[in-house]
Amino acid sequence: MNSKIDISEVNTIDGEQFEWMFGNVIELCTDASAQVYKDKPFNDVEDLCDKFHSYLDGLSEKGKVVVLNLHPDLAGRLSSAGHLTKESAGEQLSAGLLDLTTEQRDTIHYHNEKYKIKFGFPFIICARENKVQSIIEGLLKRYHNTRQQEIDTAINEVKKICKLRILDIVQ
Ligand SMILES: NC(=O)N[C@H]1NC(=O)NC1=O
Repeated sequence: MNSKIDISEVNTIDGEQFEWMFGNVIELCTDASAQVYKDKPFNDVEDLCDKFHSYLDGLSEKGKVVVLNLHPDLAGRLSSAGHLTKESAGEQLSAGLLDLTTEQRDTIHYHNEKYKIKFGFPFIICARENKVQSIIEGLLKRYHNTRQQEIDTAINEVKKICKLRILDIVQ
């Protein structure tokens, strides 16, 4: 396991190193690390998480939808092809999504496609806080939300994913 760094080290690294380290705490969203780097120094790891969360809160609705669309489908094509980011692959593995029955895979795929047609972005949930069953339940239940509720809920899940990814890097 990689050793974690502490916040004083985070405060000394340059922008390029910061981006290398935190460029994927929000999936594929390197703009977040570029913007958050400008907020240094950070008081502690909570403060660093808050800055990434504030970045998300500060996006326009369109910007939030762009961020949501950077996320891979759960148990989707990228996963089958082994093309997930290493963070996403670890998260999907921990939820049991890389070891589904054919029925579970078909269910997730079918409802995720329906969800994407309704909302225009993939269903997003913090996989590390869930298992296959709760993910399927969430997918079915959240489909009935309004688009605004779903943007808010999905961004909240991105915040949880982001925080756990930061806590993997910083002690
Ligand atoms: N679609 C989706 O929720 N993807 C994400 N969830 C998670 O925990 N990691 C991801 O990449």
